[in-house]
Amino acid sequence: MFCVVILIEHRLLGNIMNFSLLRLHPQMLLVSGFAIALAIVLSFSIGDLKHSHQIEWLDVVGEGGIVLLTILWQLFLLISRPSGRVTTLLTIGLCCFMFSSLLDALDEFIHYPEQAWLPLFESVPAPFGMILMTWGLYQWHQEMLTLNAQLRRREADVREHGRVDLVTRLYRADYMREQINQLLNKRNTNFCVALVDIDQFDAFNRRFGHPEGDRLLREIAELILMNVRQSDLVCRYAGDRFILLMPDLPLKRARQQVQQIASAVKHLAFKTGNQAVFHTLTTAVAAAQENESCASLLLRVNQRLEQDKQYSGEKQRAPLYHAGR
Ligand SMILES: Nc1nc2c(ncn2[C@@H]2O[C@H](COP(=O)(O)OP(=O)(O)OP(=O)(O)O)[C@@H](O)[C@H]2O)c(=O)[nH]1
Repeated sequence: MFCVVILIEHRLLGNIMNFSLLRLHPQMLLVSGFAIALAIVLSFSIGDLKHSHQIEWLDVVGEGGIVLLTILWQLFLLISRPSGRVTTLLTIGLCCFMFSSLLDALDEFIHYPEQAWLPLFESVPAPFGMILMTWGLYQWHQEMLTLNAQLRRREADVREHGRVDLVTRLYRADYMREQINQLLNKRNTNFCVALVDIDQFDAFNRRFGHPEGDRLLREIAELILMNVRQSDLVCRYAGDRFILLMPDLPLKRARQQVQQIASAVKHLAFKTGNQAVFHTLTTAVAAAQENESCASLLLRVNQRLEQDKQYSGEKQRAPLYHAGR
């Protein structure tokens, strides 16, 4: 029956606390055990046991309770923290405090001779331990400040990743809008915006499947990035449409750059299964104008793209399939 109770308790405590971390602190456990053993050996070797009627049981409960709680604190500390300076300072501080408290509790049972130096041990380690613990807690506070700063930085990274399209690894359209707005707010209209749309992407998707469509989007995104300047920004606008921001580039040069991208994509033999598929792009470029909003600039370039799509016939834009590698 007793064994069953111990087993249940062990299971319950095991679920609440992870005692496996104790294995990480063999030296600290040794120090703690040594402090307990030293206090017991010193007390019993110097003094004599009191008679039961001399024992103040209220003091035993109070002082014994402090010892047990100090041991519990050490246990919590060691199962919660990795080894290191903070853990060492706090454990040794607690050990000193516990050593004094244990001597204090034991003298309820043991009578010391008048000239014994043991009471000195009772009073000195406790304040020394408190100083060590205070220093340890200050170091812990510093450690928490550093950890919090790192967590905040990581959180900012995660938030930033939320703005990146998972298929192409390009920023999404809202990031582009932000960048355009920033330029327009600074009254800087010395930039061009271009839209690049893959022709007949829906047909490609239906024929080769969504995963292959994703792969094509990634390849084209990389090709676009390879054909722009360092200062240009490329984002995924929507579906099979990309958007480019080209600062400090006149309209004519921006058009040439977008033409180069279209030409690079046209010559890309995208291998899927046994076939090489060639794609074309429909593109539109617009230069920002004075007092224009981001929305109206994007509307203008979108309208130009739609006009181009209607102008070029379906046959001309259909993907070309070449059998064999
Ligand atoms: N594989 C894949 N397909 C996508 C993704 N986002 C959108 N699409 C598909 O892209 C296709 C876009 O279709 P449309 O807008 O008709 O474009 P299109 O077929 O190129 O037609 P045109 O632009 O007129 O030539 C749809 O089939 C969408 O399902 C994506 O992340 N991955």
